[in-house]
Amino acid sequence: MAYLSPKLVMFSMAVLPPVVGGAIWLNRRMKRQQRLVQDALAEATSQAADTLGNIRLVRDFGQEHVEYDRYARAIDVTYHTALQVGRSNALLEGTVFWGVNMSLVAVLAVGSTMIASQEMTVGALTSFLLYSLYFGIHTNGMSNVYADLTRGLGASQRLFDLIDLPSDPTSSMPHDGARPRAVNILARDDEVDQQGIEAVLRHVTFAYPERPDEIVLEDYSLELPAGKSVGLCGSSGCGKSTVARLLTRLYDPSSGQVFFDGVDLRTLDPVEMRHNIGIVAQDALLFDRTVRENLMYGRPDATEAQLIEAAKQANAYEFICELPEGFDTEVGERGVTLSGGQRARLAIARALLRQPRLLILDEASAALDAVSEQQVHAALKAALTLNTGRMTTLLIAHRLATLKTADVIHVMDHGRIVESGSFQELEAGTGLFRQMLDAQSTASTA
Ligand SMILES: Nc1ncnc2c1ncn2[C@@H]1O[C@H](COP(=O)(O)OP(=O)(O)OP(=O)(O)O)[C@@H](O)[C@H]1O
Repeated sequence: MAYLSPKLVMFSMAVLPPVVGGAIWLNRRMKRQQRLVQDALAEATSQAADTLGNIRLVRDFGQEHVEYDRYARAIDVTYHTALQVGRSNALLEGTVFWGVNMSLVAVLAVGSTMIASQEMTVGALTSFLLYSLYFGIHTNGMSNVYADLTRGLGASQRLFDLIDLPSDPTSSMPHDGARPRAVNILARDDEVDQQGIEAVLRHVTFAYPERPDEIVLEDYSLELPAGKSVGLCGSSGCGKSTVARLLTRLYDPSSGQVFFDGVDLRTLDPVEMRHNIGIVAQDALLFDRTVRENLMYGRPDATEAQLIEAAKQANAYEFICELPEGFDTEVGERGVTLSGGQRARLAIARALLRQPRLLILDEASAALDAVSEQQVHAALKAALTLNTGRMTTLLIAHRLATLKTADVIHVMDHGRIVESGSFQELEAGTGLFRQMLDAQSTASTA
């Protein structure tokens, strides 16, 4: 084109600076807007998942319409933000298209005067116009590609943000870290003389990453002697479950250390470490699978006899047999077809079947009625006695009677241990444990 007419090139390029400037500005705007679309979409999806996951609660409170409106509003936000991206895109394409056509008009106008003054031939102008046309078409095409690229970048920004988030403390662990002593649960052999893990928290200070200013545990030390049963109690929110989360390494302490059999938890292979732990959490989570699949989740190689034994120990065998298809009954989403007590007993059976070296029971019987609670406690007591030495147990409880089986009980208050001793010793004392016992007996007789 420059060879045909440098003068025409100058005229045809005159419109480029404002067009390029406009395109850059619009692209930046689109990137920002596309990110907002992704945010709005994520919000709407999470709202839907939250509502559907709690659909019973929604129906119990007759909030269907409220939830419907909330979701409609979230979708509306997504729609309007997407509309803005569409507008910016249209403006961008329009600007580039206008620029290309303006350039052609300028070439035609100047070219025709050049032909009149015999500076250029008709053939040369036709060639120039054809080149300009091709150039314009492909510039327009490139602007579309660039717009798509910008939208893609805006959308993937959320993904990059997620990738940049601090990772699970255990996920970066090498898979060949040191291992807890002796027994490898994957190669479990009932003849192996299993021993409970000695677990120790030493001078641990911890705050949740979401609330770094709120210290949950401060200079906290706790010892779970190998094969013993340790009780933990205290008012709600004092940090009991947090101790369990540190022992299972869901979080790492801000300072201080956690040891299994004298080895810092941070140097252990997390997968192997967790194979040695059984946990029954407050909310007994179950998969939408059969009873058998749920029980065998932590120990897929368990035999039928071991399955039945674990179910019996957790006082769950009878009700399982009464289910329409026994062990092969589907429990529904989150175990919806079972009562809270039945779910809790299945969770206990699942943990016992695993034959863990460290068993953590976090308010395991909170969901049970008085009779089932007693039955489960009796079963747990028998299971703990049966496994004496083979399993270290941490019993976290609100109901203090649960802790009678514990070898030692620690009473917590505001992230610290304020009292320790056996049930009888603490019961005879005048400290927090005695006060909590009195409060519970008053509440149960009221
Ligand atoms: N994921 C979290 N992010 C931020 N703070 C949390 C988180 N989980 C718990 N907390 C806070 O940490 C404190 C201790 O919680 P924790 O669950 O350990 O108490 P708890 O003694 O087990 O209570 P409860 O007996 O009611 O279960 C509470 O103040 C709680 O609000």
